[in-house]
Amino acid sequence: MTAFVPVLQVISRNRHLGAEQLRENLNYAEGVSNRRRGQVQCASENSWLQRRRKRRSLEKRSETKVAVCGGGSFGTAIAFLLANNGYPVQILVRKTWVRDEINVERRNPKYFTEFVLPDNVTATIDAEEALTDAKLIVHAVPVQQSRSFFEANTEYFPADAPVLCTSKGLEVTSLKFMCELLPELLPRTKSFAYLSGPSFAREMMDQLPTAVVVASDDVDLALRIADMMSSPFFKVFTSSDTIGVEVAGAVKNVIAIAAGICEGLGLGTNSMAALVTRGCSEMRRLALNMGASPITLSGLSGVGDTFLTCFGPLSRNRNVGVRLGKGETLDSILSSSRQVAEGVTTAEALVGMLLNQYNGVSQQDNKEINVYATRAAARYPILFGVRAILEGRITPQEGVEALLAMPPREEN
Ligand SMILES: NC(=O)C1=CN([C@@H]2O[C@H](COP(=O)(O)OP(=O)(O)OC[C@H]3O[C@@H](n4cnc5c(N)ncnc54)[C@H](O)[C@@H]3O)[C@@H](O)[C@H]2O)C=CC1
Ligand SMILES: O=C(CO)COP(=O)(O)O
Repeated sequence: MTAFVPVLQVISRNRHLGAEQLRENLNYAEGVSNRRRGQVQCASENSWLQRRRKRRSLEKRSETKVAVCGGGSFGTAIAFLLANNGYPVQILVRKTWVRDEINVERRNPKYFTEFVLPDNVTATIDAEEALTDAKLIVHAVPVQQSRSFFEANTEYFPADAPVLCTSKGLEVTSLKFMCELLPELLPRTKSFAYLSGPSFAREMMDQLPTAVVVASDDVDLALRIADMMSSPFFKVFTSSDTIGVEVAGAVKNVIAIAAGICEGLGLGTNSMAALVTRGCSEMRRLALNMGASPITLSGLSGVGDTFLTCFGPLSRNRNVGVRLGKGETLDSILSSSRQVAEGVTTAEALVGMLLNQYNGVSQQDNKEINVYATRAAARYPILFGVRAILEGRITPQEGVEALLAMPPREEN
């Protein structure tokens, strides 16, 4: 009988059986026929195979190095997640004292200092060391700093290591999304994927249930990354709609600034709901124009992340908006904040891109530019309004008045 106990324990664990049912099963196992014994033996072998498979998979994981570029809040949270899943993770940081604290004290001294990092997280300031033998490279450097980061380190990126980008936004100088920038700046890299969705780094460190989406043209890669990142509290969906995920991730940060302004001005929940809904319309309009799928926009990277950042108190973009709404200047907000709020620069880039889209503005004369600019602003009043507030051309109050003064029109 004792030989069956481990089998039954496995069965019990898997099916959440109570003690009473376990006893019944033990009695049953004692009285089984030879044929039945054969099946129990088979179950025993299966569980042994499962254990061996699990051990092999853990061994394989422990040989699959991941490099995380950027030791900020999100880089740290991703490193923590992947290391807890059994992967050795090396974070590429910029400061030697940050590297030393991570390697010796097992803490990131700048972000989430109360968390002890697993032993399989290390840090380096040497890009060659971090990247050379990595099997997956996670990019968690803010968008506007990404170009200089890649230009400095492109030679160390192994051609066969896929790059998973987590940065959300649009580059101001080129008006390009990360999915356009990465292939251009890393010409040797064969495959890219993009992670987005409602995922505050802080809540990932706290191991609170979180769901994200990984988009890639390479479906197998998205599935492989989903498998590597999945855990009991981290759910990963996949998508092939890279542009949809990228546009949504960039636009939602600007809508979050608008939502913060609404909060800072104390305009109440009716206006907040209206603003976020209309913000989602602008996101949808822009993303569909660029070839995105409507499914993406109603998914985690679309409305999912928009809800999180518009209503979640941890959002840095929302907090920039709240402080603007309360009357602080942008300079004072940015100079007192250590962390990136991508929506600030992305608002500028999105408006630039929309003006270009509205008919090659650069080729028109000034009168036509104004016509096109007015047309674009009427289609995207929240994006243009946030940009004007950030530039200091209008006050938050004037921004709200301009939205309320828009003529009645069909909801679309
Ligand atoms: N924090 C969050 O909850 C989430 C952040 N993201 C995205 O991840 C990206 C990174 O954000 P966070 O880590 O939160 O920002 P952060 O402000 O916490 O950290 C940024 C990190 O990038 C590093 N960095 C800046 N310039 C660099 C350069 N030229 N070379 C190398 N490293 C450089 C900084 O040293 C810092 O460690 C952003 O695009 C953000 O939108 C995405 C999902 C969630
Ligand atoms: O993108 C995020 C969560 O999904 C983080 O948003 P913030 O950058 O506004 O904090």
